[in-house]
Amino acid sequence: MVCRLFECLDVPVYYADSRAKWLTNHDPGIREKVTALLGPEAYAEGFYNTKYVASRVFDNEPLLKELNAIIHPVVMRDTKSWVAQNEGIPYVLKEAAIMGKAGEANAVDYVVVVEAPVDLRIQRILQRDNRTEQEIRAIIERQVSDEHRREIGDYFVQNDDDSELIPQVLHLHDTFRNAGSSRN
Ligand SMILES: CC(C)(COP(=O)(O)OP(=O)(O)OC[C@H]1O[C@@H](n2cnc3c(N)ncnc32)[C@H](O)[C@@H]1O)[C@@H](O)C(=O)NCCC(=O)NCCS
Ligand SMILES: Nc1ncnc2c1ncn2[C@@H]1O[C@H](COP(=O)(O)OP(=O)(O)OP(=O)(O)O)[C@@H](O)[C@H]1O
Repeated sequence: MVCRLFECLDVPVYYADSRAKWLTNHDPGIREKVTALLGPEAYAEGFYNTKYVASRVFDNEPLLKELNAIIHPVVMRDTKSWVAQNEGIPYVLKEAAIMGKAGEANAVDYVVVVEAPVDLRIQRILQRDNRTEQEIRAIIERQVSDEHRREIGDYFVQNDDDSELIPQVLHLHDTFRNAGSSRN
């Protein structure tokens, strides 16, 4: 949601989740390794079978780690070439579910953490996705904690029901535009 607001300001956004899915379908190296890890059902009818893969990995930490180790290096390379394609633009954004501190193996200058209370997040996902509360909680469990996000974030956006999003986005837009021009 926050990234869509930045897009309204003409800021290019790399959506890691959806791009990772595209690469998982189209990169032959990933396809081979994911099939070896999860079996041919991972590509039922020729396409990445996210329902099946989610049912295997979201409650199995070691397996999710192995899947990440196949997909993430390719996403990192792909992000790098996308950034190069956007050269000359003051700044770009990468939207990702999993992220480390800026500069730690991720090539970002700053990390923006979007925060919302966990119960509200669950309500929103129940409305958006065809998932049970138990499945949603399993996904959250496999991600880093809110405390960890607080530690790695350079900027924070409150996306609860009380805070207005647009002013927060405009403020960050100003900050990043200025940071970009001082670097160039
Ligand atoms: C497991 C998969 C098949 C599930 O697909 P599905 O369409 O059902 O769910 P979706 O992608 O929308 O993810 C659901 C939620 O889990 C989060 N999530 C996705 N991948 C991961 C992960 N590796 N670790 C923790 N959370 C994740 C998403 O941000 C989202 O909040 C898919 O997410 C996947 O292939 N993930 C592994 C690759 C990955 O890490 N992608 C994230 C960006 S690099
Ligand atoms: N401020 C808001 N007010 C109302 N609904 C919101 C708000 N922010 C997000 N939502 C809704 O909550 C759902 C989740 O939001 P969003 O897709 O931005 O989160 P996300 O963290 O990227 O989710 P995921 O990683 O699971 O894809 C969406 O359906 C979105 O429309």
